[in-house]
Amino acid sequence: MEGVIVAAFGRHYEVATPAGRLQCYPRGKKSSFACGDRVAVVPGGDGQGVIETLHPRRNLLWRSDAFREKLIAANLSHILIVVATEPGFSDLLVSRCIVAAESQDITPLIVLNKADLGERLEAARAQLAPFRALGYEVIEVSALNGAEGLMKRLAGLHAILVGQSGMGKSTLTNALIPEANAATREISEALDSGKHTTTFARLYALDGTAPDNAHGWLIDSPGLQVFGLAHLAADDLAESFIEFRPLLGQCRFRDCRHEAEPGCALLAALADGRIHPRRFEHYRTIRAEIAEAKRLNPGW
Ligand SMILES: Nc1nc2c(ncn2[C@@H]2O[C@H](COP(=O)(O)OP(=O)(O)OP(=O)(O)O)[C@@H](O)[C@H]2O)c(=O)[nH]1
Ligand SMILES: [Zn+2]
Repeated sequence: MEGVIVAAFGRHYEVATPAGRLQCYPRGKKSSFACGDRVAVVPGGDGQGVIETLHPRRNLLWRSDAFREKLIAANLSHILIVVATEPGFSDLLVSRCIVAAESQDITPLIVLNKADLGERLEAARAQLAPFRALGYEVIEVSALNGAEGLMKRLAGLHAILVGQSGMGKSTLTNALIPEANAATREISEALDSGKHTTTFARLYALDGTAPDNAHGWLIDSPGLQVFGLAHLAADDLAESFIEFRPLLGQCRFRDCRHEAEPGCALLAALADGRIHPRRFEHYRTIRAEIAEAKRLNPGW
């Protein structure tokens, strides 16, 4: 029976199938799946099942530091990067999410929430201007007033919501998916936390049908304060900055590190404004982190 993984709980998985939801275990010992994975399962009665086959993935979003890696979601078309007019957001985290997306052929969409807070709107727009200039779509919403415009934009997409804590990701999820509201409330009540917190990723069908690949779906993920990219190779990192792409291979030295080398095409582009200084800073920061992770764990 074919299905889609809608939640991953470490050892077991919830799979949406034409026959309903099944709690499934992998056949082998060491296998890991992610929300959005398409699988073949064998139902075993009692609402349980065994995952027999993982169908080929279109892509896989994951994060890593020097010692751990974590699968986040598979088979995505878009990543919705949620930022807000307030509190302040990290544009470095936006670049990180874009790198993760570009390196896996996933389209980033930046969602600027709390657009109703008018006095902060211009500053947030200015902070996003370098991304907009690169052609990344920025959608302004107010989750408090519903999110109809965004809902229309999401039709048919296979997307994941990511963002820092406080950006209004939960409010946005609840506006987009009423079903998610109930789910977070149940969890909050069970944990007696009294707070809506997303603790694991969950996939929701966007049109109220069962999740499958023919229709749109949205994955709500826990806040990503850190989005480690230790698994990326240095070349993949540079390729994931789309404004660098036409320049790569144009430096005088083939092994140019784009630090201070003469004839560096990236530094020339930085000097004459074709590369935004913030973006180059983000590139340097992420590259240093990757180098540090590889130093701590040469196995990477
Ligand atoms: N003015 C305004 N406030 C909003 C909007 N969306 C969310 N908020 C408020 O922002 C605060 C944070 O919202 P949450 O949805 O809890 O934020 P979150 O990003 O899910 O944060 P975590 O649960 O910590 O991950 C809450 O007080 C919301 O009421 C909006 O569109 N406009
Ligand atoms: Zn160079």
